[in-house]
Amino acid sequence: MPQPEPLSDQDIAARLGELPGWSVSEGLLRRGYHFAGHFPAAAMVIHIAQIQEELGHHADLTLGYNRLAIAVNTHSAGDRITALDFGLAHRIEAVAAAHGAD
Ligand SMILES: C[C@H](O)[C@H](O)[C@H]1CNC2=NC(N)=NC(=O)C2=N1
Repeated sequence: MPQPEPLSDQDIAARLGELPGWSVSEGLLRRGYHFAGHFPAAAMVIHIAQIQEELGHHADLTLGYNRLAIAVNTHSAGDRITALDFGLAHRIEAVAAAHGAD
């Protein structure tokens, strides 16, 4: 597996344009989702865990009552943001609506 390269600020900005709702702060690619209740939020955590195991790439997931916060960067790239982080973000975004997340 080739080492992922940290992305430039310009590349990050361009990639964020393809991911409405996602942002970068404190060196992490972030997204917050709101759900109708606790169980739908918890169910999405399980689905994201499945995706992350498939990709071999894992975000920090913070589950609240009806909210889920996602924060990710690439540890093997010195905790910098890489294409692997955006790849995970796109996979998560692709299933969010089906989970009733907004
Ligand atoms: C062996 C395993 O695939 C690696 O340690 C993976 C696990 N998940 C990971 N997740 C993140 N965010 N960054 C990594 O560098 C990383 N490395």
